[in-house]
Amino acid sequence: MNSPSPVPSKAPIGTLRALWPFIQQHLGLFSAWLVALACSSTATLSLPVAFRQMIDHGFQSGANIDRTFGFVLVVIVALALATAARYFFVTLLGEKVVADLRTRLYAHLLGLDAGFYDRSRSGELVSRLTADAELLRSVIASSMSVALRSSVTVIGSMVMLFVTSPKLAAWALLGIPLAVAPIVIGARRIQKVSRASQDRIADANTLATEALGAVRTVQAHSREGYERSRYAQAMASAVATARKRIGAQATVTAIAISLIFGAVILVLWSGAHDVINGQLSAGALGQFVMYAMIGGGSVGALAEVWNELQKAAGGMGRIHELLQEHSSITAPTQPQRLPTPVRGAIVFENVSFHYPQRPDAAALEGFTLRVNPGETVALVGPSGAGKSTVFTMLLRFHDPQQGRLLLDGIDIRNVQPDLLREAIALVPQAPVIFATSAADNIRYGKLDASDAQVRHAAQLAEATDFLDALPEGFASELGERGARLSGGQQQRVAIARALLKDAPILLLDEATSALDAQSERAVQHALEHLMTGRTTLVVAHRLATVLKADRIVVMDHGRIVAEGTHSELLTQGGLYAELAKLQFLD
Ligand SMILES: Nc1ncnc2c1ncn2[C@@H]1O[C@H](COP(=O)(O)OP(=O)(O)OP(=O)(O)O)[C@@H](O)[C@H]1O
Repeated sequence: MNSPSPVPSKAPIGTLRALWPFIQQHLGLFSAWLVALACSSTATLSLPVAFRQMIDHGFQSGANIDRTFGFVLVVIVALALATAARYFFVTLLGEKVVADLRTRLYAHLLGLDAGFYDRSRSGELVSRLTADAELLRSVIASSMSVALRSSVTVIGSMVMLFVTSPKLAAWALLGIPLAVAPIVIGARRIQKVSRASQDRIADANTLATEALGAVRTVQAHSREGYERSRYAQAMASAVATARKRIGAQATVTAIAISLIFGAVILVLWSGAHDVINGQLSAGALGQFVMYAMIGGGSVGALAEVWNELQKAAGGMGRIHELLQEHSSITAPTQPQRLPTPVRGAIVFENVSFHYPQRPDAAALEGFTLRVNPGETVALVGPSGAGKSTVFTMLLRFHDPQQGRLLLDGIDIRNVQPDLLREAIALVPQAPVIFATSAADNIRYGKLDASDAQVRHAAQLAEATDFLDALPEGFASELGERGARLSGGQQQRVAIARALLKDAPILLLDEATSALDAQSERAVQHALEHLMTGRTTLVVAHRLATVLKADRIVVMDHGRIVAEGTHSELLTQGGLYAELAKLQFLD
C-alpha cells in the first residue's frame, strides 16, 4: 500500500465511478438534487433576459414597468429557492454517502486477517477513513455539484450568447479562452506551490505529534528547548513556502482581473458601437455581457474543480483498493458445530507455519502437541521460539501451511472463526485497556453481563479493592491505554475480562515485566481462579507458573525440544535447565 501523503495523489477522474453504488443508495436525494440543479440553472440563465427587459422596457414610461420588474423579482426568488434546495440536497447526499462509505470501510477493515494488519500501518488505515473519506465528502457536496452546474451554465450561456448577438459571440468565443488560459496555467502553478506548502505543515505536524506523544521522554531528557526550536524551524519553513504561494496567488489575481475585465471592456466597446449604430439594443448588450460573465466564471470554476476531482479520485482509488482486500481466514460454506459445551481438547498435528512476511523462516515446524481438557501446559523457550505463534494459530489468525489443528476433534478450519474464538479467552502479555469505564473494560469479555456479574469477575480477579478506590468506582474512566492504572492493576482488569468471558480454553501470555511482590501475588491468585477448570496454554516466565503446570513444553526454533515436569526437565539438563537457571532460578 502507498504511504499516506499529506496531499493525496491524483488519479484518473474515472476512478470516481466507484462512488456510484453508494450514491445509488440515495437515489431520491440524487434526483431531487438534479431537479433543483435544473431549476437553478434555468433561473441563472434567465436572469440576463430579465435584465434586458428591465433596461429596454423598465425605464420607459408605460404599462410594462410593473410587469418587467415583477418578472425580474420572480426569477430572483426562483433562483434563491432552487439554489437553496440544490445546496441542501447535494450537501446531505455528500454526508450520507461518506457516512455509508466510512461505515462500510470500517466494518470491512475489522474483518480483515492478521496477514493484512502485519503489512499495513494502522495510521494509514485511519487516514483512509478520515482524510480520504473527507475529500470525497467535499467532492460530492461541492466539486461534483460545481462541475455539473458549471458545465450546464457554460453550454447554456454559449447558446444564449449566440442567440443574443452572433457577431459579439464569435468575438467572445475567441476572447474568453485567451483570457482564461493564462489564469488556468497560473492556477496550476499555485497548486504546485501549495502542495509544497502543505507538505511543510505536515512535517511540522509530524514533529509535534511525535513530541507530544512522548512528552515524558522529552521532559526527562530536558529536550523542551530542542523540540521547540525544531518546531519553530519547521514553522518558519512553512511560512517561507506559504509566502511563495501567496505571492503567486496575488499575481494571478491581478492578471485575472486585468484579462477578464479587459476582454469584457473590449467586447463592450465593440457592442457600444453597435448600440450607437442602432444594430443592438442597450438591453441586449447588457444581456450579452451578463452571459459572458456567467459563462467565463463557470469555465474558471470548472478548471478549479478539475484538480479537486482528480485528488478525490486518488482518495477513492485507495479506498476502493482497501474494499477489494479479502480476508484469507474465512468461514467454511458448511461449518461444523463445536460440541456444547466445548470440552477443550486441543491437538496440533504436525503443524508448520511461516508468517506471510517471513516466507524463509518457519515460526512453527512439525509442531505436534496434544492438550487434554482441563490440562495446564506451560510453554517455555527462548525469545522467538514460536510460543506466541502457537496462540496465533489456535485463534486462527493464520492458517498453517502444513498440518492441522483440532479442537474437540474438529479441524478448526471447518468451524466458523467467531465461534472458535468465543471458546477461547486470551490474556495477552500487555493488557489492552480501552479508554472507557472500568466496568465497560471488564464487560468487553461478555457484552450482556450484568453489573453483579462484572463485580463478581472483578472480585475473583482481585480487582475490586483498587477499582472501588477510584473516584467513581467501577464507573471511573481508565484513561487512554489504561493510563490511570498500574501495570499489575491493568493485568487484573484483563484477567477479570477473561473470567467474565468464561471460555473453556485459556491462552495466557504471562507478563515479563517485573511486578512488586504484592501485585505479583494478587495477579497470581487472580490467574489461579482463571485457570481452574479450563484447558490452559500459558507462555510462562515465572517459576510459580511452571511449577503449577501439569506439563511443560520446551520450544526452540518453532519445534518442541523437550516435554515433562519441572524436575524431570531439570534432570535432563539441556535448554530447559539453562533457561531455568537464567529465567526462574536466580
Ligand atoms: N507478525 C509476524 N510477522 C513476521 N514474523 C513474525 C511475526 N510474529 C512473529 N514472527 C516471527 O516468528 C518467530 C516466532 O515468534 P513468536 O512471537 O511466536 O516467538 P515467542 O517465542 O513468542 O517470542 P517472545 O518470547 O519473544 O514473545 C520469530 O522469529 C518472529 O520473528
